[in-house]
Amino acid sequence: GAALISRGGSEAVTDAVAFTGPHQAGIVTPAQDRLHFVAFDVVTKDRERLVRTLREWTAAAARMTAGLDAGEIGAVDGMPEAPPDDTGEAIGLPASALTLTVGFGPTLFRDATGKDRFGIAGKLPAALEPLPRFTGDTLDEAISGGDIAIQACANDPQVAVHAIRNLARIGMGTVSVRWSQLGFGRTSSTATGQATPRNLFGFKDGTRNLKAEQEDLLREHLWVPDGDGPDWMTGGSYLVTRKIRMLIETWDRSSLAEQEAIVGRHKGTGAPLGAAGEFDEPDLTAVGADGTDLIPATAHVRLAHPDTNNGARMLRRGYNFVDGSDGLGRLDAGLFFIAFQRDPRTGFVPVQRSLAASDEMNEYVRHVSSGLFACPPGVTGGGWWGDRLFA
Ligand SMILES: C=CC1=C(C)c2cc3[nH]c(cc4nc(cc5[nH]c(cc1n2)c(C)c5CCC(=O)O)C(CCC(=O)O)=C4C)c(C)c3C=C
Ligand SMILES: [Fe+2]
Repeated sequence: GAALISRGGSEAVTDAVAFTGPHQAGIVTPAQDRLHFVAFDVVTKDRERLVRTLREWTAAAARMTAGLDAGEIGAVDGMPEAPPDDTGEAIGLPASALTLTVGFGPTLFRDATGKDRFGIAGKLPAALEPLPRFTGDTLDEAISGGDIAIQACANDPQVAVHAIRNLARIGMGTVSVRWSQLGFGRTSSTATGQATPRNLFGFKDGTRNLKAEQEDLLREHLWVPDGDGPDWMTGGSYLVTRKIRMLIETWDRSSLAEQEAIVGRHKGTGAPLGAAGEFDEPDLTAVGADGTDLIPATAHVRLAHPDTNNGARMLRRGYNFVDGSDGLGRLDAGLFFIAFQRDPRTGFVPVQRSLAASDEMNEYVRHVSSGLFACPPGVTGGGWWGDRLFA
């Protein structure tokens, strides 16, 4: 094909993540520093129009992840009378490891009355069954759910925002933005080469995450295998989002020992209580001199541990957020939790049930939004987002 000149003006795009492949980028891709996550409602009833938008999105996503303008003409080279096919704020910026990951929500398949919206209800995966209500949930419906989600991750916030903005622009009339969330400071490492980052409680987060290099575990817990539901999801993964407000000021008044008992790990090193190294295995059976569990029964890492949850594992890929302050003198801050898994019914759900029931951390967090999306496999050879779903 023709040589493509990147927005940075050079042909050598060194920090681009491949858009095509057997799996979507943005899942095991080493977690970038910034997030812009958007959930859309589909506002058209016209299947062909939706398909057209998905095709246009795919073309724009392939271009933007390569460090190019969203459209072929670009931000400033079109007719003066027409709106440009790129919005321009990423001119001069490199690809910045941008990944765009698409997922389809249960409401895309059937509306609230059960009606098949686009002739795809027969392809609804059983694993996309709506999440149950969990004890303590304080969800806001206006910032939950959605028919289609797109996760934009990049090492430059402007690049992530540019991508979502252009996709929303292209989708006008087909979709409308239901909610979106900005995030910073990835709270999980997803590759063994990445240092473990910290969440806003000040603890290392992602130590025992699934990692890109653990191929056997990824096959078992992350990717949908052949025969595990409708064909169109083979090689895909299910995405759960939870916006979790953290009561930062309350947390900051609790003692270091209390914080460590709540998490079940040391704050400095990240080592499990009773161990010395960050990557030492947590010993759930260890007892102290006084006969009590070193890792308390209510500790987060005990309740989230696979041994407590029938082997449940997931790939966490969340981001911190601060949405300013709440008007009551508190930071409106927390964790935008993101997890990918083969099946939420054996991944997120049992773990969240354990946490909701007994996690001491619940005193310091509130779940305010929830999302569930089926992320198809990667685009290959001239394909487009949803091609197998709408085939
Ligand atoms: C239902 C899934 C989970 C939610 C929701 C969740 C919220 C949440 N977690 C932290 C901080 C930490 N979590 C850690 C480990 C951990 N958390 C989950 C799941 C959920 N967390 C899992 C599966 C694990 C790994 C368990 C294991 O296999 O040992 C840790 C320890 C470091 C690590 O291993 O990543 C921290 C710290 C917060 C602050 C939070 C909500 C705001
Ligand atoms: Fe956690």
